Amino acid sequence: MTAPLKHSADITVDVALGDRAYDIVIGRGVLDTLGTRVAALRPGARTAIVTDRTVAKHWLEQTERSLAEAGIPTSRVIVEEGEVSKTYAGLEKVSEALIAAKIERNDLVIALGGGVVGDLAGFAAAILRRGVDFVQVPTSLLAQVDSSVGGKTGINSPQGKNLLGAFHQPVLVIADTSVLDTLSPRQFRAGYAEVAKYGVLGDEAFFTWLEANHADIFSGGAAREHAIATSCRAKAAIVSRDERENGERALLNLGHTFGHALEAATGFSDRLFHGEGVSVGMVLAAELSAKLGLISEADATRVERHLASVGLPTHLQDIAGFAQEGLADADTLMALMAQDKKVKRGKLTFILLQAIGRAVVANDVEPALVRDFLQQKLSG
Ligand SMILES: NC(=O)c1ccc[n+]([C@@H]2O[C@H](COP(=O)([O-])OP(=O)(O)OC[C@H]3O[C@@H](n4cnc5c(N)ncnc54)[C@H](O)[C@@H]3O)[C@@H](O)[C@H]2O)c1
Ligand SMILES: O=C(O)C(=O)C[C@@H](O)[C@H](O)[C@H](O)COP(=O)(O)O
Ligand SMILES: [Zn+2]
Repeated sequence: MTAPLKHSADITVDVALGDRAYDIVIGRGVLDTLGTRVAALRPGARTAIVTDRTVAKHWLEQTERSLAEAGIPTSRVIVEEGEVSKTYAGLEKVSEALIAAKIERNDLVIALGGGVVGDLAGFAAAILRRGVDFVQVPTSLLAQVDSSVGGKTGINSPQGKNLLGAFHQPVLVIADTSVLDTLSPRQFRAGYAEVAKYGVLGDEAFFTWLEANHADIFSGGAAREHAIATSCRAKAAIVSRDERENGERALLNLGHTFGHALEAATGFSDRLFHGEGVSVGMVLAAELSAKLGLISEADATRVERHLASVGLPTHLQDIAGFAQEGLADADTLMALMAQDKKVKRGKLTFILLQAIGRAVVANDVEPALVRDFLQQKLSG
């Protein structure tokens, strides 16, 4: 796999889900086609754009213009940025605003933003009048490669990540790669963890390509669109085979059993963004795999090195405030992991590695071993 030299023309990835299939349209400038695409998809529909304050500042006007030029009426709901909005309060605010805007069953909700807005607006759409369709317009790298695809929507509980939600597929995804130009470097890096995840879980060649081409992805070269399209194709393929996570979709959760517990332990705060938790969690999953003799220490180190080389946190000690505030003890982390949605009959499920590019679902890992492993990692 070599790095493309030129920005590609727009790429369309099909999410093959029968009568709920939809397109992911990827490319620089595709936001301007939103209006015509929505008009063609749902003639006569009204729309409500849900976004956050930061994204609104940069991209709301252009989004509204595209819809207005296609003759589509819009209203807007603007929430606070960050996980603080993926809450009961955030859901109430968005739901009440959609009801006040008289969004009907045949209208559309448009989620303009990162994964927080996508998950929140998608969940509000899923329950509004028992289900209104929605369009994802992802504006963070993480949302373009992961959260806008596959239909997992929801909010957090203080007890854990995404504990309330619904599977609700979008009807269209518009991923304009030029909107990433306004994303902060730290948020871009956090999203990159989910890109690397696709290589680690199922595509060794892509991981090797990322090791060689990550700089071009970060600087906005043609490798960026290639990485986004490759990630979307990987996710679309898995979701189309296992929409509701009865089997292989759990592989997309690589790094998340640990990562979600770490996000909860840091209060869903700016100490640890979701992608950063996934980065630390993926390294822990690789190290646990090595401890269990599934992969070599060298492979675990290779995963850690790549994530660290782009500036992502890879150890518990890298989490902001670890030295000052600490984190949580191993028992607390085990209790938080017990709320993971992959738990079956009270038993934890881990996504482990048999090789870079070959992840497996494991539900026979001894809790005492995991606790000792975490204890050891916490003491550095
Ligand atoms: N549904 C899924 O399948 C899925 C997959 C992965 C992650 N998630 C969820 O997604 C969330 C994380 O998403 P995220 O990392 O996008 O976080 P986010 O939505 O909080 O966005 C990150 C920050 O970047 C800002 N931002 C977004 N786009 C911007 C742009 N173009 N320019 C400037 N600023 C911009 C936002 O205002 C926010 O402050 C988590 O809650 C996670 O659980 C869901
Ligand atoms: O789409 C999926 O399936 C994923 O697991 C993707 C993850 O990156 C994402 O963070 C997802 O929201 C986690 O799902 P959850 O079921 O563990 O909440
Ligand atoms: Zn994730």
